Amino acid sequence: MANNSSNGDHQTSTKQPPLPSPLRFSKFFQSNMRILVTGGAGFIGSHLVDRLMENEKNEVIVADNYFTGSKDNLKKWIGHPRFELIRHDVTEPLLIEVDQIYHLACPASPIFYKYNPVKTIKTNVIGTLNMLGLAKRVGARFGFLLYFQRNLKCCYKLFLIGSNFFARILLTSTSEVYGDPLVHPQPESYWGNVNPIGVRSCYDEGKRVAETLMFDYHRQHGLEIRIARIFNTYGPRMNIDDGRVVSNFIAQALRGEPLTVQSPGTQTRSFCYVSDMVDGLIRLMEGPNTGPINLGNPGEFTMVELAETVKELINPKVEIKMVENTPDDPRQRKPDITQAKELLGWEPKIKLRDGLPRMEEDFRLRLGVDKSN
Ligand SMILES: O=C(O)[C@H]1O[C@H](OP(=O)(O)OP(=O)(O)OC[C@H]2O[C@@H](n3ccc(=O)[nH]c3=O)[C@H](O)[C@@H]2O)[C@H](O)[C@@H](O)[C@@H]1O
Repeated sequence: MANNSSNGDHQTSTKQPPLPSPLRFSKFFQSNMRILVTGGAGFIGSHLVDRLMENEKNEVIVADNYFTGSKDNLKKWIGHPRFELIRHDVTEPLLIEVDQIYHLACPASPIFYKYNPVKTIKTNVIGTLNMLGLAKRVGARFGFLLYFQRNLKCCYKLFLIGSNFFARILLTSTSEVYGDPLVHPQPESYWGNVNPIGVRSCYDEGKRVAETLMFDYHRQHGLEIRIARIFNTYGPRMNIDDGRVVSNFIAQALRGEPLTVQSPGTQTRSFCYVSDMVDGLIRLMEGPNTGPINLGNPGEFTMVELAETVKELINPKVEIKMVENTPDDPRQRKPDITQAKELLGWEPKIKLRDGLPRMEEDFRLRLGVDKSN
């Protein structure tokens, strides 16, 4: 919990024991940070949990419905005294006490989010509303408790302090809010080119509403919000059958199957390694900026170039096969990360050619394909 120490106007009375100062409250919460990660059993979520657990002052609670996430991703933390795992679907309210919320829960692979589009949009809209409600309730409850502990005069003052103790909430939004972008690269100021009735709308329009809800709670209730717009991320622990392009190509190359480039193959994406992404998310959460801020690697590749790189690095014997594409596939995508550089001091460190072999190693282990094959 940050930025609270300057909000109080606390004074002590000689007739009663000194009240805790806002600074001490702030220190208390900083040294016992309880962090909720929704979708924490998923690909990015579980890497985020690993990083948060490295800090001994963090207690981490994961809420996940395991639709695309897996307990396997968190197995090293199960049973740890600072870690808790809850099977929970964010479309239902969650009543727990937390200081920060990283709200990641939502299937991100097109084949998974299109599988049950009504559920996807509910996850984005109702799920985000529930998490915003949770972030807001934490502050209200804190003020209420203080009311019963102190006399009226002091309570009134503390109530004002307490009401600032909302949980800070970070939404992982997406580059998909730019739709099929007509501006290239995409800065945060671009409003996008989104089909509101297409097969991808459950996800991209869902995330757009989620961003709106975040800002409405911020403006109307003063909630501390953070919004990251995540561009295509890859790395170990992606589901092997995830359906996204990097995991598909690596699994295909290891199995000796053709790499399926969806036509025309000239469409572009910019791929960010997962450790860079997690670093950006934590910097955004800990810093003073609400965002939205693009997080992604500006290195841009056509899908044919990606296939050729995977072929060269992993299995030069496989062929590259052109297959049919799906509707509304964005033709180009590349983040403008000027804001992330200036406001967060963040930029990705890992190039595609260095990240792919790390992911290959993980896929080899899980697929049982050793290096000699
Ligand atoms: O990976 C991500 O982070 C992003 O993945 C998806 O966005 P998309 O860019 O469509 O992801 P992919 O399914 O990996 O597709 C990327 C491109 O690869 C192509 N593709 C996909 C799969 C395949 O086997 N072959 C292939 O050429 C697709 O046609 C598309 O042009 C999600 O919608 C985003 O929210 C998410 O942030």
